[in-house]
Amino acid sequence: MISVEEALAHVLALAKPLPTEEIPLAQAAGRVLAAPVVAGRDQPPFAASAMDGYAIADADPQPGARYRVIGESGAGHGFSGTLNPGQAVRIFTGAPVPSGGKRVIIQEDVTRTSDEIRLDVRLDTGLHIRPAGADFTVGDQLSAPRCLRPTDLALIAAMNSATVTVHRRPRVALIATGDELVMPGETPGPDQIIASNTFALKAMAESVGAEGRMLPIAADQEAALQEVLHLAQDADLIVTVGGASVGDHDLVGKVAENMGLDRAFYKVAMRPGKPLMAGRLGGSAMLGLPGNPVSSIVCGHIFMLPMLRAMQGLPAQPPAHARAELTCDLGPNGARAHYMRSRLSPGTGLPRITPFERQDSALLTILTEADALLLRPVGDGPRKAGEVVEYLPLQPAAG
Ligand SMILES: Nc1nc2c(c(=O)[nH]1)N[C@H]1C(S)=C(S)[C@@H](COP(=O)(O)OP(=O)(O)OC[C@H]3O[C@@H](n4cnc5c(N)ncnc54)[C@H](O)[C@@H]3O)O[C@H]1N2
Ligand code: MOO
Repeated sequence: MISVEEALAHVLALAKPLPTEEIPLAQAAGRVLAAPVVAGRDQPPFAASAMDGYAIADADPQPGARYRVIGESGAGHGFSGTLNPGQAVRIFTGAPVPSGGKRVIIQEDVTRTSDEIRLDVRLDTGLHIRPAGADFTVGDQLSAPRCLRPTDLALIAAMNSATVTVHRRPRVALIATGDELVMPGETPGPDQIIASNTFALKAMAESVGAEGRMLPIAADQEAALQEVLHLAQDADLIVTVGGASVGDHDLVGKVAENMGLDRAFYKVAMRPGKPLMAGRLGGSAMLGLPGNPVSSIVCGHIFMLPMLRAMQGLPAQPPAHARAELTCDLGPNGARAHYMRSRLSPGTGLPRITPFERQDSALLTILTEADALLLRPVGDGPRKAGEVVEYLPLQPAAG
């Protein structure tokens, strides 16, 4: 058995960044930028009014002063002349400030009569002019790698890029194995259950930008498993679920090895998830997850998601841990790192964390209630309520 850290180093070594492609900006949310975006213009490209009002050539006008209105500057069509002392230009938000303009007086502070304005006695203090390039200037960059958020897309659009260069989405093939499994909606036989794990794993993969494809369930026969693994040949990552342990029907390692699997490791000192394997099968990375629902999903968080991020060019790094205050005493931990399904609650400084009583790796109901995995390192001693511990955040629990 190897440690979680060693296993992570192996799986991340299997996850090389995928080739890049150029895609339309409107389809780029959640994709990982592979090349920096460079601003081709200044924003704003001219000094622009921040308010509706009147531009004047005076930065510090006398309260009550009068000006003659000589023209208008609107967004998209500015005023081409020059402002001189004693003159004003009617101006609107986003419009270019005319040459000579020093300040915009908001229209609420002005009384207009025909083509003359009179300033109020009390004026607000702002100049209300956004200098050219206040947001960004030619050559400014949005650097890569970066997972593109909605706001990033607006910035890239403002920089005048219609496309972006991103890493290709990883193709993930998900294979459930076991004679006992049928798909949801089918009628299970008396000894059968419903395949569930791959639904979570597909959604998790897609949540970090991958394309998930669920392959047919593979029965516990070498030929059946081999056939389904063949269907996965074009995947960047093959994720099998089940058949990873030592039972007579646990065939995944054997069949994959017969097909040429270059196995990086088998068995990790962790709970849940001990019978985990990984390696390279043809052009694909392969992750063989244990079948117990919680084991496979926990391993998905710890190993699959970092692999998929690294394949998209993000830094190859383990999932980030956070810290919380324990609400109860815990006994000593054993020889495997324990990822305890837990619930977070607000604390005064750090959040508080409470592990569930029942930690069986078959209990999906508990995992759906959990929003954190409390991390008990190998050989960790007993812990007292109030101590600070590390955890891995999961998605917020429902409700
Ligand atoms: N003698 C030993 N037995 C077991 C060991 C061991 O070290 N020695 N390890 C145990 C641990 S820990 C785990 S985890 C499981 C993992 O075994 P497998 O990966 O071979 O998984 P299966 O036996 O195929 O299935 C285990 C369990 O999960 C259910 N399952 C499988 N796939 C799915 C799916 N897609 N959706 C829902 N449920 C699934 C399956 O029916 C079994 O109940 O081995 C222990 N045994
Ligand atoms: O490792 Mo198993 O995943 O403990 O149930």
